[in-house]
Amino acid sequence: MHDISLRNHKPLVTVAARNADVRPRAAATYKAAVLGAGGGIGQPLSLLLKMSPLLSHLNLYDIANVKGVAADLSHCNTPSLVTPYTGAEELAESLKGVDLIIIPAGVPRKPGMTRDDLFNINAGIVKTLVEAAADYAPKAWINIISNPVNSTVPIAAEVLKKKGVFDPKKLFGVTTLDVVRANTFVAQQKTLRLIDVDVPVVGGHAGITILPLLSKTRPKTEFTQEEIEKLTVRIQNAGTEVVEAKAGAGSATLSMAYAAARFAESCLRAIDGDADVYECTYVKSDVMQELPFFASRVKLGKDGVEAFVHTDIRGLTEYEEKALQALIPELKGSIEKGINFVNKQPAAASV
Ligand SMILES: NC(=O)C1=CN([C@@H]2O[C@H](COP(=O)(O)OP(=O)(O)OC[C@H]3O[C@@H](n4cnc5c(N)ncnc54)[C@H](O)[C@@H]3O)[C@@H](O)[C@H]2O)C=CC1
Ligand SMILES: O=C([O-])CC(=O)C(=O)O
Repeated sequence: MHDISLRNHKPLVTVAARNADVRPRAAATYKAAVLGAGGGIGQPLSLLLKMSPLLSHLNLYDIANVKGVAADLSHCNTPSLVTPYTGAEELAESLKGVDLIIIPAGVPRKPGMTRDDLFNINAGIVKTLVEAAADYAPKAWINIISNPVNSTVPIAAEVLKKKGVFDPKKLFGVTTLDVVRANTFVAQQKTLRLIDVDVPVVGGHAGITILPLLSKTRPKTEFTQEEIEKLTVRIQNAGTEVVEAKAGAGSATLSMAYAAARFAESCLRAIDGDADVYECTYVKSDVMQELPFFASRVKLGKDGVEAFVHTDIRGLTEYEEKALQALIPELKGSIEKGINFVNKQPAAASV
C-alpha cells in the first residue's frame, strides 16, 4: 500500500534542476493569476511561480507597483509569459482564461495585532477580488492567502454562492505554511532529515485553531509531553514570531511565498492529471460535524478536492483531542463572521 504521508514534502527544486527535468509531458500549459502580486508575498511568490514548468502564462495584478515586478520577472528564461495588470479597471482582463487564482492581497499584521484585527480591511478586498473571479474565471481554482484565512475563505464561498458558481472542491485556504513550519521545527528538534518529515496540521490558520498532529508525524517519532506542548505552541505562534522579529515591517513573506508556491504547484500537478497529490488545506469540509470549513489533508484531483484523508484525525492522543475540541468555538465564530459579512443586510435608512 502507498504511504501517502511522505509525498509532497520535498523542498521546491531549483530552476536548474527543473530545467533539466523538462520532459515533453511537462509542457507549459496552464495560466495563473496572482492578485496582490506587488506585495511582500506577491513578489517572491511570483518569482517561484515563474519557475514552474507547468505555467504558460503568469498574470500579475495589483492596485499599484506591479509593472516593474513583471518587467523584472519577464527576463527569466523560463516558460511563462508574465503580464502586469494595474488597478480595478484591469482586474477583469487579468482573470480571463486562468486556471488558478492566488490571492495574497491585503494588509499584514503589526506587532500586537491578531489576524482577526485584519478583518475590517481584508474582508472587503477578498470579497471584491472573488466577485471578479466569479465573473471572469468561474471555473478557476482559488487559493486564498489573505488573512484572517479562517474568515476570508467562508467570505469567498459566500460570494461564489451568490454568483451561482461555488464549487467547494476548488476553493482553498492556504495553510501550507503551518505544515512547512511544523516539518521544519520537528526535524530540527529531533535531528531528522527534513525531506523525510511530515506533520499533518489541521483546524484553521490562527492561534489555537492551528493544530499540529504530532502523534501522526512521519517517520514515526516519539515526543515527551513537554516537547509536544512546546512544539505545538511554537507552531501556533510562528506567525507572531515573524511579526515580532520584523518589528512593524509586516509578517511572513518569504516562507509564505515558498509555502504558497508549493501549494500552487500541487494544484497545477493535480489539474495536469497527477493522481498522487495530497496537501493539508482549509476547505469546505464535513470532516468535523460542527465546522463547515476545516483544514485537513485532502487528495487533489483534476477537478479539485477528490477525497478527505480521515485517518489523520482518527486515533488522536488525549492532548490532541482536547485541543481539537478547544478550537471549535473560535473557528466556528470566525466562519460565521465571514458568512455574515457577505450576507449582512444594508443598514436601514435613518428617518
Ligand atoms: N495564509 C498564510 O499563511 C499567510 C497569510 N498572510 C497574509 O497575506 C496578506 C498579504 O501579506 P503581505 O504580502 O505581507 O502584505 P503586503 O502589504 O506586503 O502586500 C499586499 C499587497 O496587496 C495589494 N493590495 C491591497 N489591496 C488590494 C486590492 N484591492 N487588489 C489587489 N491588490 C491589493 C497591495 O497593493 C500590496 O501590494 C496579509 O493579509 C497577510 O496577513 C501572510 C503570511 C502567511
Ligand atoms: O502571522 C501572520 O499575520 C501571517 C501569517 O498568517 C503567518 O505567518 O502564519
